[in-house]
Amino acid sequence: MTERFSFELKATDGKARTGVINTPRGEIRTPAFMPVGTAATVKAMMPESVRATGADILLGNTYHLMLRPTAERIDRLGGLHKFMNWDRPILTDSGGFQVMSLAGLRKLTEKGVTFKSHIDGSKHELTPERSMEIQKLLGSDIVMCFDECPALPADRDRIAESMRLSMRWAARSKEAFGDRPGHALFGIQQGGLEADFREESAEALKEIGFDGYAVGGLAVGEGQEAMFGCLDHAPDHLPKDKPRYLMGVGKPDDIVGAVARGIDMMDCVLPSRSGRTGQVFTRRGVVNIKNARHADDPRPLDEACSCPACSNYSRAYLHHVYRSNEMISGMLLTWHNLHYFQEIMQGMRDAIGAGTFEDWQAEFHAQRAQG
Ligand SMILES: CNc1nc2cc3c(cc2[nH]1)N=C(N)NC3
Repeated sequence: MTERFSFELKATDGKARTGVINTPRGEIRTPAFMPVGTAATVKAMMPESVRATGADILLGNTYHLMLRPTAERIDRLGGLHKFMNWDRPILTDSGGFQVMSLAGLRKLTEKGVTFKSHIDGSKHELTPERSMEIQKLLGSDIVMCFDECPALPADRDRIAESMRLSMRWAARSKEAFGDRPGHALFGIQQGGLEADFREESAEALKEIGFDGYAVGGLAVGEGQEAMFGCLDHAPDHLPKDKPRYLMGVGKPDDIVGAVARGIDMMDCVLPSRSGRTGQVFTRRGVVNIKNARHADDPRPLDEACSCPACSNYSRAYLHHVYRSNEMISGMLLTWHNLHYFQEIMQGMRDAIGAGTFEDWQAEFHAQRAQG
């Protein structure tokens, strides 16, 4: 059991990397996909099922948990790991993005942001110091800096101003985080799609010094081409010996393209949210189970998949329980999607390790083209 947080690069293939992040609560194989457990649960999944899909780490949210049930209550009950019965690593987002995307009546100052809860309208404040305090009370293993996420579209001046505020908040986050062996603090690179601002942000974060570096401000509607264009240069300015985490990504082909550009960690609600809306990801593309053409289909979703949904149920059954709005529908489709996303990650880890990532990518895209 390691007391420290460390990142070991095992192999690279082009810009792609594979390695292991060692933490006191277990290792994280990279490239890694983190299922999202926003309100202390990966929706429709038991924690042991999340682990069975191959996940080494999951994500929690400061914003949601501070509002309900509050970080103080979770701390009194033994911390987030005990509370949600997940004893492996947890990364918590810092709240900045969720305040921008969910809260009402936001007021932004140099100090931080005040806002009204989207749940009950109560007033709250988040600052770098309060976000660090909340993430410490939760007991998360990887803490994210408190950053400002600009509403888009935004002009260059607004993007620069927001990025520079986030860099000042990153320094305050580091100061407030203190020295916590076995826990990690990740900085978040900002700068929109502007190459010069991305480089300025990376330099500022390296000056402060973090255990890992996130690429923030993407997957906010810019589209895959613009995101990849930014990823063609943004990670290059980040330290090679630290994990790089792309926040909020994404669809399977987004994930593959991000790993090919040097990203080590990602998170996205897509596989779990889609599992609840009948959207199923397979190696041949997306299947919408609600479509009537599945009503009599005895085949599994994906013949090559070993998940419980594909091993034990027909498309006809999954179509039926989805149409009947039965709980087992969300459970089985979420399990399948998370299993498939982890299968993609394992495939990439193996291919990068073997130096065959180019061929693996070609096969990945060819299978989807067949449909
Ligand atoms: C779904 N897209 C997405 N882009 C993000 C970008 C950020 C984030 C979360 C995101 N999710 N959290 C932050 N603290 N900062 C940047």
